Amino acid sequence: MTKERVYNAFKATRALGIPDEEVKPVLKKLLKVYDKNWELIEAEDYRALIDSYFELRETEVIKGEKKSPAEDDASERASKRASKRVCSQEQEDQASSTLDGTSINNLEPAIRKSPQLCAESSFLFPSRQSSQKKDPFPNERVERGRNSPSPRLPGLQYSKQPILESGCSSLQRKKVSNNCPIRDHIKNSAYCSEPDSVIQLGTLELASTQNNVTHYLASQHITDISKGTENIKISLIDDLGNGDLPKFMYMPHNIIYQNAHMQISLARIADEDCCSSCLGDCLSSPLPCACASETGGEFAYTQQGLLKQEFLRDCVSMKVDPQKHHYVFCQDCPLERSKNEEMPEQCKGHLLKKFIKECWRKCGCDMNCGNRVVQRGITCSLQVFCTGEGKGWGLRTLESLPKGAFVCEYVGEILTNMELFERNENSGNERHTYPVTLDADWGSERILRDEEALCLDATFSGNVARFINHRCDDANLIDIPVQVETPDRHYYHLAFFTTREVSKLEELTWDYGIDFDDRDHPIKAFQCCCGSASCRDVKRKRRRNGITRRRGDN
Ligand SMILES: C[S@@+](CC[C@H](N)C(=O)[O-])C[C@H]1O[C@@H](n2cnc3c(N)ncnc32)[C@H](O)[C@@H]1O
Repeated sequence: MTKERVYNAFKATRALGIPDEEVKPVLKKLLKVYDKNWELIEAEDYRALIDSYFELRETEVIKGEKKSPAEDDASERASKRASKRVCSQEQEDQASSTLDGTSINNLEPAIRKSPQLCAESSFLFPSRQSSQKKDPFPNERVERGRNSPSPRLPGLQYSKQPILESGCSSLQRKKVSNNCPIRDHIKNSAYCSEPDSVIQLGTLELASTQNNVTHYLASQHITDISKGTENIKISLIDDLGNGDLPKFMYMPHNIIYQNAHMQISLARIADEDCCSSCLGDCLSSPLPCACASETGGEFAYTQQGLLKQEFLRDCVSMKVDPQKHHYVFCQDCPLERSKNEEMPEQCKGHLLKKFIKECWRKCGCDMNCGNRVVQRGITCSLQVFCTGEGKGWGLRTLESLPKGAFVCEYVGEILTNMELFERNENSGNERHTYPVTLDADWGSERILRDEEALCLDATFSGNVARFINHRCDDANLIDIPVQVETPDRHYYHLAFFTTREVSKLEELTWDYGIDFDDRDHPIKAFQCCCGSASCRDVKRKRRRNGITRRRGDN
């Protein structure tokens, strides 16, 4: 099978006049980068492979690595043929960009950072989606297209900029990065932080001199955004070439930002909250231990490490079709109080959730115990990708997943509600991620002080879950609270499990629980592009369309 795939890849590149021996090392590298995922290599007629080949050739030319005249000939022939492919691809991109209202011309210069910031952070993340931005330097781009190095393809100019040698500091570099946002952005992030973790593939910039418009076709790839902190590498890929690189600090575990106070101590774990006399795997024991009491005396997990069907079904129905008794109401709601301390409104209610309790340090079982799923971390192969559907980056699975499988937890900074609202006030509308309120047990707790109510914010620091997009009602993931270190439900982990079988390469989505009609919510809801038949933003869309039509009528 692999032989046949290699043969087909050679066949595709041979058609462009590229000799097999030149493709071979590129293919090998790609296979490594894509974790042997042939589908990504074969996509769009081997686009990644062909782009990578030409990128390599260009780098060789820039470095001055000589080729024999025969090789140059072959390469030129191949370039000419490739230009035809790129032209037609360019047309396709133009067509699709009109369709979804997104233009690849609208990529904003990515570098807006001070040198100090650059040295500190691992990735450069914008807080808005590039698709909504205007090109601030439209004329400059055209100019640069004209001034770029001598054309190698008829009708097209390659605007190849010098490769940056070091971190982003000088004004000149900023200007260079304006020329090629994605490419220079990724290079800057690479040099600023983790040179080894960033691999750039197949970036190709084309300046069309005919219509005075520059188009960028780029693909970029980071082999592991977690920088080795997770069990498994988490790659990032931008096939579409229309995403600014996200900027945030990858963190595999929640961490206190500043004022949050969590009661985590061994002394708080009472005998009935652990299973100190267990050995090995609690799930193999004929009688469920004390740690199963939270879930009604039965463990939530199967021997295969999946959620039990009944448990999952109950969680989904409580989320999708909540009844009145599924809500808890605080006497003095921390959320309302943080919105208006003087005159807080009445609690609007918090959805009750079923908790899972995992075994932990005071338990006698071992780390492979079947009741330790979330704490063992991510085990499935995930990838951050550019959705191209008006949602920015998203998360997908690179393997098919069964129903009830643990995917990842939502990791972020642990903030008090007050800290979160202060953050929001200071950042205006520039927010990108959705903070998660740890309110699953608020109503049944004593009245929480402002400094006690907690939430997780993954805007600046977080894990891969910060890329999970929202889908109304029929999302393929559900968030379930999980107690690990403390029986105190004031702080818990929020873990994502699949609600159904999920196919390989399918986007992973989660229902954020947004009320799109709530105009008072401190975080303005986005315009939902989830595509679900039961999208809750429909009313708003209708209202918008109605208003537009009425305005048009006047
Ligand atoms: C937790 S982040 C998800 C990752 C994000 N797409 C990114 O590019 O970093 C949440 C943000 O993604 C965008 N988003 C998520 N789901 C969306 C949807 N269904 N429609 C439109 N935008 C969405 C919104 O901008 C939202 O504030």
